[in-house]
Amino acid sequence: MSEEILRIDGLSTRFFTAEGQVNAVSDVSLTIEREEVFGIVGESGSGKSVTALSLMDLVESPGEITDGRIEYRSESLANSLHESHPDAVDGEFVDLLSVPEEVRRSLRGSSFSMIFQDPESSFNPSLTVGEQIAEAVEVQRRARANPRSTRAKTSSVEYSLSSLIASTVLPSQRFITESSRERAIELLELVGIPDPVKRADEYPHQYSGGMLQRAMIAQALAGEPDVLIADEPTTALDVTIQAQVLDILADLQSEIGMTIVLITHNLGVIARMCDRVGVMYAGEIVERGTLEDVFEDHVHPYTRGLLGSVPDLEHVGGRLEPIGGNVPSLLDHELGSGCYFADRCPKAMEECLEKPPEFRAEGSEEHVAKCYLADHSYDPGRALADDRAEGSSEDAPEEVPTDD
Ligand SMILES: Nc1ncnc2c1ncn2[C@@H]1O[C@H](COP(=O)(O)OP(=O)(O)OP(=O)(O)O)[C@@H](O)[C@H]1O
Ligand code: NI
Repeated sequence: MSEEILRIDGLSTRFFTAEGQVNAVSDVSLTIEREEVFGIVGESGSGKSVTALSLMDLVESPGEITDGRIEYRSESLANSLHESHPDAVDGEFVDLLSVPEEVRRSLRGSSFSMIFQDPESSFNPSLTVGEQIAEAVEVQRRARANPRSTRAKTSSVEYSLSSLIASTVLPSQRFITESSRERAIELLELVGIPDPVKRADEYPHQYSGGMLQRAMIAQALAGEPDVLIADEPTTALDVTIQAQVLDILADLQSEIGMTIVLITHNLGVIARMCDRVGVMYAGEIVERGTLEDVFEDHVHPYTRGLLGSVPDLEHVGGRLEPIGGNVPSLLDHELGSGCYFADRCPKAMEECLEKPPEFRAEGSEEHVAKCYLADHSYDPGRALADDRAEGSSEDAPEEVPTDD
């Protein structure tokens, strides 16, 4: 029986830049189930990383989450907030966007953890890897208000605001205890670092790229997070090492029941690792469903374009086929009011000048697509003329014929 751990509803994140408002993430809705691997795939610039950063509450100025709910299932958190923030609590779920920032911050590391493409950025070059992982263990141990509980999220701990604030103060080395050091060594072993006792005393520059990537995973696991968000975790690695790092993630998923949100532009990685997948384009999830839905029963021409010549799930190569045309500018004043893919779409019809809602699609119950083709089949008689994309973005869709 699967259980939802995250419900994301109508999430929008914008950057307010000198050039204008960048709609990096627009109205994203999806659910993540406990112990699944949920994949997010899309071309460069489609909003995958900003979605991940939004979930972690790591969007920085001039960026801002402008809309939506991010509901996280945690009975203890819900209990501790239902009096002070009744609007944020819905049963066992807490809307992280309606609680004080200190609460969100306290969840970082202990409930949500993130690993990045570039492990160097996660380590301080002047401290040993072991020290830094031990620090992460220590921070998370301190963050737990009740010292008797090893996993705050599974007990009904009261989250006191002062302890949350205290826990976000950076630790200094002198707080590292023998037990957190031992835990760091265990974590290094868990991610397959040979001779972890010795390697714990080495500095980041003494690690190879693949080893440092593993160490970053170990660091992310220090707080026993419920959800691990992995943003292109293997892109910078060579192919054999990539496979090893993916194996480690897959083992963690099956052995400790980790929930993983895996961001990649590699369809082979998606096919190998994920249970369900969301396809992103221009800041939106344009199609989502199980692996089979997306690989074999896709309806969105963008998904088809990404899959390129891939015949089926068994023959997924590593590479995305380039799709003709360019990712649109995400500047609000340049985005048209129709389907953002229409000017690259081989099956664009007149109705596509108006933004498609999310339609249910054939396949599993969860299969949805923001595309009229999920609702009715292609009619060449309504094909958009080929010169439609000329110029930049005239707001033309006013006289869309609505034929219902
Ligand atoms: N700090 C920022 N300021 C302005 N715009 C930003 C900022 N960060 C991201 N964006 C914009 O948000 C959009 C989505 O970017 P994002 O990094 O999420 O894409 P992505 O799908 O992760 O791409 P990639 O595969 O290249 O990592 C892009 O148009 C990007 O230019
Ligand atoms: Ni990215």
